[in-house]
Amino acid sequence: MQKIPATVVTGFLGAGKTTLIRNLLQNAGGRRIALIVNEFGDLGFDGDLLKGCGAETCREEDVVELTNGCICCTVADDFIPTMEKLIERADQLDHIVIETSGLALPQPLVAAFNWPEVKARVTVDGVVTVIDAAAVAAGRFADDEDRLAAAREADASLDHDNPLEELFEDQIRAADLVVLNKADLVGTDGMAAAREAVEAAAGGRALKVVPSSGGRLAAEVLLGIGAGTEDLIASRRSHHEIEHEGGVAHDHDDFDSFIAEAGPVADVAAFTAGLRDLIAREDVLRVKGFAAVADKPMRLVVQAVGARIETYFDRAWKPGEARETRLVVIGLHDRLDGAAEARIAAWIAALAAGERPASAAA
Ligand SMILES: Nc1nc2c(ncn2[C@@H]2O[C@H](COP(=O)(O)OP(=O)(O)OP(=O)(O)O)[C@@H](O)[C@H]2O)c(=O)[nH]1
Repeated sequence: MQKIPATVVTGFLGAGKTTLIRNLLQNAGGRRIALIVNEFGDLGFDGDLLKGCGAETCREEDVVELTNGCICCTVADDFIPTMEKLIERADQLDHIVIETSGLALPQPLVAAFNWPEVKARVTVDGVVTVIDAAAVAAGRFADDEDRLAAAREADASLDHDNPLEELFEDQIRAADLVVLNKADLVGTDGMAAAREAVEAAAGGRALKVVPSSGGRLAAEVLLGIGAGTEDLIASRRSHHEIEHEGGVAHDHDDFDSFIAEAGPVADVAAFTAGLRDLIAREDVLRVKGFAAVADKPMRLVVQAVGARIETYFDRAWKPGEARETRLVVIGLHDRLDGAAEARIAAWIAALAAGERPASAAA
């Protein structure tokens, strides 16, 4: 019996996974695609954006959202049962696409395709890792070696455990195809630097690397790789698997998230400028969500990847829909403690109201 091909789309926070999948769904070439969306920070934001993509392949029933944690940790509870339901619809499907959260380790997820109830009916056509070429070219994922050496001088016990760098490497190690996205934001040198960083992270394994802007790649590039990655993933181990030969379950204690709520945004430009300052000052990794704007009937999408912010109106608020501002804030655990969360939440609420909070961050 023909197995259903499944493509795992992974990549760090804000690299452009949802954008790439949205583009794929809108140019699916008649393929019947079922989508599983998992995100960190359970706002259901990505799924909402994809359901609204307008193409007939973005029907509500074709999008399954897993929002009770990272898919690589909730494999048994969430992922396997979801796959079993999709397998029941095998005759109505040509492809399954899985968008992992930006903090997911692809290895455990791909290994789950070896579960008997899945392996018999589904194969991993390919793992596509989306990279923010601008962030990589700017050195966002690599420690500044000099700074690190100096820090080590000062504190020999420094545990060089850079979660961003490890996750970046793990997501590349799992890849069959790497998409160097946001090519529009980097020049030739930046793209060369990003490609070099990807090749270094790949640890010598030859990788197919393609550039893109806005995730605009033909479906034929992303689908039909035919890798059978579930049979290869054991040789693409993550840092965690190597460090914990005993198979200690990994967790995401390096990152945290919370949802900031606010009233209607009084002035979008001022709100965006204040949010940019806040993100830089508090070293927030990602902010995304929807906002209400005073006296506007449309919903405002707020997308921040580091301090790069984009806002746009995507659709009218539905009758009876609560017009609220809810943004998921994601950062490193040691930066996003309780006091920081309270500070950031207060700032976002004040910025929405058009005020500048009295107390600056500590
Ligand atoms: N300039 C530029 N912006 C992009 C590109 N691709 C995505 N973006 C923007 O980057 C932001 C994040 O894009 P998403 O597609 O939501 O990224 P994601 O990887 O799904 O994010 P998470 O699910 O939070 O990990 C959005 O503001 C996008 O519009 C690109 O190629 N160029």
